[in-house]
Amino acid sequence: MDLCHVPATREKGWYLALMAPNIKGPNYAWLDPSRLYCHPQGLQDCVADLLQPFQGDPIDMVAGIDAMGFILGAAAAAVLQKGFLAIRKAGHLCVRTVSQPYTDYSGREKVMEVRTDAISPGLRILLVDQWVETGGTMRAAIQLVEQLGGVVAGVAAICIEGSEGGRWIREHYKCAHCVPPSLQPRFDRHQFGRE
Ligand SMILES: O=P(O)(O)OC[C@H]1O[C@H](OP(=O)(O)OP(=O)(O)O)[C@H](O)[C@@H]1O
Ligand SMILES: Nc1ncnc2[nH]cnc12
Repeated sequence: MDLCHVPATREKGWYLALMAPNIKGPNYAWLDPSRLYCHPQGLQDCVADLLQPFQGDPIDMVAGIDAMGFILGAAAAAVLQKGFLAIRKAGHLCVRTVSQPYTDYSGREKVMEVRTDAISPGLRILLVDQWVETGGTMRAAIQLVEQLGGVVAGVAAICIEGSEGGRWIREHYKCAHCVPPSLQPRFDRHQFGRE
């Protein structure tokens, strides 16, 4: 889809067609949604869809997950007029941190960390990432927030796959995503394309 094209009717998830499949092999995610960030209306509608279920909910802060979750998370924070907390892959934060090991879709062991001085007990946090595949990354972020006494007010990602980890997150937290129900099975099978 052209980056200037805006469909006449903008149904939930119309902008998913802006994503591009992986051409670089198994060390990469199977789909790259970053192109939809380049589309002004696509980005705006995506963020609106991610925030829609949380309208009226008490949210004190938005936290985004390194790296592509920073973009959606910061955009959501700006809409909500809240602050934004970066949850980072280990090795970047030069301040006191707590860390959490995890394994993601690649099967590689990684470590996530967050500064210790931003989350006060009871602070209600909306966690935002680009994608939930195995759920390993999002679960690590949830553990970090809860370890610091924060409350996960919700989890938002373009797609929350129907993996065991994705289902666990949906069962335990209020969630938002951008995939219409009719397309979810295809995303769960990693079949790209709207037809
Ligand atoms: O549910 P999981 O299996 O844990 O996978 C989800 C994570 O993988 C992707 O990030 P990735 O580390 O590929 O990198 P990026 O955000 O830096 O592009 C995605 O943005 C999530 O953070
Ligand atoms: N951005 C992404 N797209 C598709 N699958 C993913 N798995 C993890 N990140 C992903």
